[in-house]
Amino acid sequence: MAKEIKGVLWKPVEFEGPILNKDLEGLVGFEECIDYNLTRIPSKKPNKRKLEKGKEDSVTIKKKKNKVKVIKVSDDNNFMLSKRGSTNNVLTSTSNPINSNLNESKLIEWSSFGIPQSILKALAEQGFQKPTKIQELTLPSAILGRRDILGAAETGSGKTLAFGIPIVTGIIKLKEKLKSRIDHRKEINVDNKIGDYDLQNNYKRKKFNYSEKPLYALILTPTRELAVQVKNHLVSAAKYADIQVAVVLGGMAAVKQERILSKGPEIVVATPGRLWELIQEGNPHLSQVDAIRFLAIDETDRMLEKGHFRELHDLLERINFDEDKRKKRQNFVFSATLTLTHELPSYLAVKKKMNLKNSKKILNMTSEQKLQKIIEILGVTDPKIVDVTLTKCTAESLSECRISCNIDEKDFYVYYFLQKHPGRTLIFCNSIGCVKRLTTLLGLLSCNPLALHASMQQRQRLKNLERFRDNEFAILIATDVAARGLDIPSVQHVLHYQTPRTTESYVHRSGRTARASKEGITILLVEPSELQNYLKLCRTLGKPEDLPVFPVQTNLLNAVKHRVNLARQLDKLELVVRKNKNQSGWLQKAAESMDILIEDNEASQQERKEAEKCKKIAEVKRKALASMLAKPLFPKGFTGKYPLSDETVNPLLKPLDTKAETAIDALKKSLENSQVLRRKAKWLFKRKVSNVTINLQEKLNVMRKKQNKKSKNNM
Ligand SMILES: Nc1ncnc2c1ncn2[C@@H]1O[C@H](COP(=O)(O)OP(=O)(O)OP(=O)(O)O)[C@@H](O)[C@H]1O
Repeated sequence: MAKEIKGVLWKPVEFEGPILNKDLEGLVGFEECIDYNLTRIPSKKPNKRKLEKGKEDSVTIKKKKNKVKVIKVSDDNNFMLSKRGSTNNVLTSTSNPINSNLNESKLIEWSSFGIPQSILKALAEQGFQKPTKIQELTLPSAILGRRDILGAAETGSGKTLAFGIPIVTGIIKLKEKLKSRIDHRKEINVDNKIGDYDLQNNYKRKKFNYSEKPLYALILTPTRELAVQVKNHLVSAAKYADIQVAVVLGGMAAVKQERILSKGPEIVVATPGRLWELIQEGNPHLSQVDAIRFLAIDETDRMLEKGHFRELHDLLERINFDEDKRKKRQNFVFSATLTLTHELPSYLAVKKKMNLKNSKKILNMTSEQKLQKIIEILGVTDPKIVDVTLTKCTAESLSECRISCNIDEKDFYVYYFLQKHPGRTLIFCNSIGCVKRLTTLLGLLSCNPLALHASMQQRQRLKNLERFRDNEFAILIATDVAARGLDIPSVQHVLHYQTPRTTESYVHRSGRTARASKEGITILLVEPSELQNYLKLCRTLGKPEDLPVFPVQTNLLNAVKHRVNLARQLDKLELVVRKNKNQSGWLQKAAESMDILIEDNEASQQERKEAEKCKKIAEVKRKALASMLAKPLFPKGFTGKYPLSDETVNPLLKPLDTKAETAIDALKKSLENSQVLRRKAKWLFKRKVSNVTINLQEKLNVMRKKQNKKSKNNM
């Protein structure tokens, strides 16, 4: 039975789809808007230009008058959700239907989430035919139930849109509400004979006063690069929704950021430091930060780590101050390691063992306790918790392995890997110094590596990231600044030059590959002093066995060592030359500025002579390295068979190969081989055992026969 509410005709919808199985608190059912009183639409003449752009917008509907049933649930996904005992509490997405050429059957899997047509169109354009698991499990509660969400899912599983879509949807709804309120006021004012001219002028004035444009949503990320990326994802999702998204981050010119914010973007994506700075400076648009309706904190566990992002705590204090406003806000908390817990650090474990009296106080934090702590810090109310992380924590499609070597051999293995398995590769180091050293070394070896670390200029950081994205064989050497969230398509390999200090770091670094169900490989380079850390990592990730060893053709390593050693020598020599040059340059400048002459003393003469000598040797070494690099490192035509380490074949005498074997294939093949070997060893062992048993049996038989004979003779 259809019923009329304020001139709109609603009919209950019989629904058998999966939506009714979802956990939607307070959901009673759906109603379809089958008709509405078109006299309520303002009698403004249709804007011709608007009509041409979107022929199915509200103005066209008005033209069609009552002939059409305006909104159909099945066609446009515009739902009305009624909550028990309340007709005011109606949440309805009445966004203007867009006449898109969507193939609806393709988007059927999104249809039960209440996503406006404008977003669906953008999703279709990006080829996102169905939601990922985390999206499927969070979107209904977030959009239809307006619940706070705490979401944990593997890296590269689409968490950004899991909070991005509900935020954009929510803003569309809020803007529509605001618009209809303004329209309503206009109507009243027309009735009260207030001139249309005055009203429009008032409205226009409001429009141009940016401080009065609402700031609806704030999204916080731990790194600048991630902020830019999240902004881009949201811009794509809101392409047809007339919603502005801006990014605020450190390293950007303050004037530029002021200009961006002066346009009154509805969504601001930011890193906490710069955002807090601008808020304190009294930026007018950001002064509304207490009243935001949506807050998303990406990589939450990192953001709330002790000693990090002090500004985030200040910000939370401010936006949680007003209880009413806090309650109106919807919160999104996401990370791949949100529920990851650790064993006690060894010093605490010892303390626990020793100090029996107070030992009860030292306890491991469970996933639930970790989440509870986050809930308390953020001021989240009644959240829906969705944890779809696997027990192994890393992505399903990720192959994990290791190379054990000495500290000074790491360079050899890295260079070997890059030459043997070319492809987009991300190398992680634990410090900026290490990134710089490795970048210089691989640069001398003509690998053209790119660097990314916190002490680089922001423009250069983004430029290097762009270059890395653009070249399928690019190599990026980075600190953990690139570990979280970065979504670079088709990163084939992740190398951990040093074992990461935390398990979270390992999970996120490795998560830069094997994204969106693609295959990828991550390789840990472990030297003896890192063994402890490595074993702890395996335990935290619940790995019962050691990681498999990545296969390396040891017979090819000699040629690699020659090159790397030469490059290392050259690097050292160049460092001496550079140092001397910088020092004398600095002295010269200082002397010139003071208008004095410097006389060379013996020590500085000695240093200069040393530097000149180094320069000459470096020249010779550079030429030697260049001629070495001009020749192929590996023999082409290599069979892919992994010779045993004692097989000493001169690699340069082997036939030439044209196709490089992928690292994943190499690992798979090596694992297969080792499985075959293990099976063979088992079989041999069994045979040996059974042979021994047969021999024993035979001996026993012979003995018995002898005994029988003896006893017969005795008789
Ligand atoms: N429904 C979908 N269908 C196909 N691809 C999708 C879908 N949703 C998101 N993606 C794509 O998947 C990739 C990974 O998404 P995203 O960066 O949001 O992952 P994430 O879970 O946040 O990863 P991380 O934990 O590393 O931050 C992106 O390229 C994104 O465009």
